[in-house]
Amino acid sequence: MSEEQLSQHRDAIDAIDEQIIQLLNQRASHARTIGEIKGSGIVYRPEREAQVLSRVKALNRGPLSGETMAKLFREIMSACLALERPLTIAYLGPEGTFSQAAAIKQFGHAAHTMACCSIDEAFRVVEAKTADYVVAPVENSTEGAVGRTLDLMVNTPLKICGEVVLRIHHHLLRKVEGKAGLQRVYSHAQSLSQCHEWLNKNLPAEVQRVSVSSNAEAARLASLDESSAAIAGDAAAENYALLSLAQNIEDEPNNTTRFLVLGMQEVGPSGRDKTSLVISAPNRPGALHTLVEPLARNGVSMDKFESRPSRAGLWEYVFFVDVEGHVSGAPLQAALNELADVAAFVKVLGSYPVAVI
Ligand SMILES: O=C(O)C(=O)C[C@]1(C(=O)O)C=C[C@@H](O)C=C1
Repeated sequence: MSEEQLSQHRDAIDAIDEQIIQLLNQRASHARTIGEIKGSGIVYRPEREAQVLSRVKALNRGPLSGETMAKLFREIMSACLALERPLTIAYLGPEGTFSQAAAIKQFGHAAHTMACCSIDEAFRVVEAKTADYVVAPVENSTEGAVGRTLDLMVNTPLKICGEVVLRIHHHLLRKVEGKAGLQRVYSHAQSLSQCHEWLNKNLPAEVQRVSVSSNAEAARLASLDESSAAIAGDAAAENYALLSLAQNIEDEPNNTTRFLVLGMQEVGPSGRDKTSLVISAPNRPGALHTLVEPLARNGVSMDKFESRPSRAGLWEYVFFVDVEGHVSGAPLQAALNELADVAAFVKVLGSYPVAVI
């Protein structure tokens, strides 16, 4: 390609960039006016955001992929929303955790993220209105449910407003090159077990595995001591300037974590929604069947069913159920009315759009 051709294309890009700037600012002005119309009400509308992102993917004809286009629009909406009112999102810190990555995936880079020292604390700051939303892990494809998040949802006044699905890549990180002199590996217990086959094959048995409160905390500890390594993701590696001795060491190649977004808000229907419920059965034979039956009879599809020991009594259980559809829809309304008669306890944790990106 000649220099002349190159500069023709660059001139074209400059002209397009001018149009993009104008169009983005037109879009932002509309968002700001929408913010004025909302007044002091809730500015974040996850159902609308899901519709915008789905539409962007459907309209896209390439060469950029639908996923890439949706990610760009996520950031555009994040910046537009910040003009209405900047949001603060609580997550299990310190900086660089997968929870923070999930918060940014859902709210974009214009939102402020607030690191909390536990999932409990992250719920508390939103309940106390010090932050607007909490993003908390709820299940991992390899390790299953995150019990603490499930337990907190039983009593919190917060509602689920959204879900974030994040591919989890773990790396072995260290301050210095090579494995010589390595005495211990820090990570969160879930990450240690997500990588345990790799660890068995690739590290001597005498290297201790130490579980700590988060992967980012593991990276912080590894950054202080050359005889330690950490298992953590890209953000933690970058934050603590660690070298990656081995990449993508998770045993399960599709290792994915699902996070929930919770806030003081009930979300309207987006057209493609999920509803999460927590139900408990009276302690007698066949009770479980009586819980599932009203859902099946009303044609409500169940995505997930997870049992957890109830805090109330020994050998009593609560069931976390995800179903398709919005709580305002007729099938779910009918099923919930029937469930109220047979269940010992039913709580709608929230209806929210199915993750688009
Ligand atoms: O439609 C709205 O309610 C807006 O505030 C605009 C907008 C957007 O940028 O498209 C921004 C934030 C909301 O969460 C949803 C959408």
